[in-house]
Amino acid sequence: MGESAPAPIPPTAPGVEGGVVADNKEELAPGFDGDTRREPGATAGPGQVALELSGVIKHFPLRRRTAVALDGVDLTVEKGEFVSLLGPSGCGKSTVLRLLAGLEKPTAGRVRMHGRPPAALVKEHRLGIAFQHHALLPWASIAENIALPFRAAGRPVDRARIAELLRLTGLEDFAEARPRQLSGGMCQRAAIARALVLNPEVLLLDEPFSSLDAVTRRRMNIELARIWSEQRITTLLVTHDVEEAVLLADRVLILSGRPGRVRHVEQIGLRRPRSSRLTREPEFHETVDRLTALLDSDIAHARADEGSTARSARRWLRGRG
Ligand SMILES: Nc1ncnc2c1ncn2[C@@H]1O[C@H](COP(=O)(O)OP(=O)(O)OP(=O)(O)O)[C@@H](O)[C@H]1O
Repeated sequence: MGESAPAPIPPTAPGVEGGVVADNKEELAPGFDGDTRREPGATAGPGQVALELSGVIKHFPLRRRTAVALDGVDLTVEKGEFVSLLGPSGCGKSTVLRLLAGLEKPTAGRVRMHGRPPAALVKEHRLGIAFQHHALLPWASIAENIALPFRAAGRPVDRARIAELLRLTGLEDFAEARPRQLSGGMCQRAAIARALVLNPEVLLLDEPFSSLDAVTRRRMNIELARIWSEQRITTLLVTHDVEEAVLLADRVLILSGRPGRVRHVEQIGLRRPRSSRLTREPEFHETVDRLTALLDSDIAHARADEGSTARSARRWLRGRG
């Protein structure tokens, strides 16, 4: 993972504006609000830590500058915990997931899953991932799509496990259907079944329901809550939907606008099992409203920062002209 010798980049690197380190340092203002305090609740309680990001900084080199996606992120997810990650667009939510999936390496800091670099779990097929697009193979049946991880891992296909997941996701009558014969919601359920088929220890979900209509999405949320309560897999869900985040999670983390840092942590004490009835209760709405207000203020800050970045760039270009 290239984590053994992390570059010594301070969490509040000078020259950060709107998540971008520009070449012209004089023009630059500090990022978001300069608040480098770590949110204590972002780390899990006394339980066993399954996922850990510690002081994680992630830069993406662009042509003339560097995009700062994450700027000192500390978070942990306990074994068997469900954590939702919210934040303004571009704050680095998917980057957190991609780091945990071993698809990106941190510029600095530590990423660990069960105390080991993510690549180790990926190699052992102990990680289940479902993204916004289901990415089912169009020519293969639903059962064959769900069986893919067995083939990728070079293991014999466990038909009983596939049957169990088809049942769990309500797709038992569609085992032989092709993806095009299924609705968007059914395809997403198949993608989640595929992510679960090897009994992963960790499930990473990146907006898996964002393409669905509101009613289907809510139904899928309830189904995911049911599946999760049967399996209790450590889960990190990236979403833009505050209701979805609250409905599913034990804890909700809010990342600040670019560059991302953990800004707020909300312990969700709503009783389980979570059902659609819960979404009509005042406690649910109070939590959703509070988190929505926090997100709205972050989005307003992020927009103000973007405006100031554009103004700085214009001034800088005028100065050069
Ligand atoms: N491969 C890349 N190269 C350059 N910049 C990148 C790359 N991946 C992400 N970024 C930048 O890093 C920042 C965080 O991106 P990321 O996709 O993690 O945000 P996000 O919170 O998931 O966004 P959204 O909610 O819109 O999906 C953005 O500014 C993005 O442009």
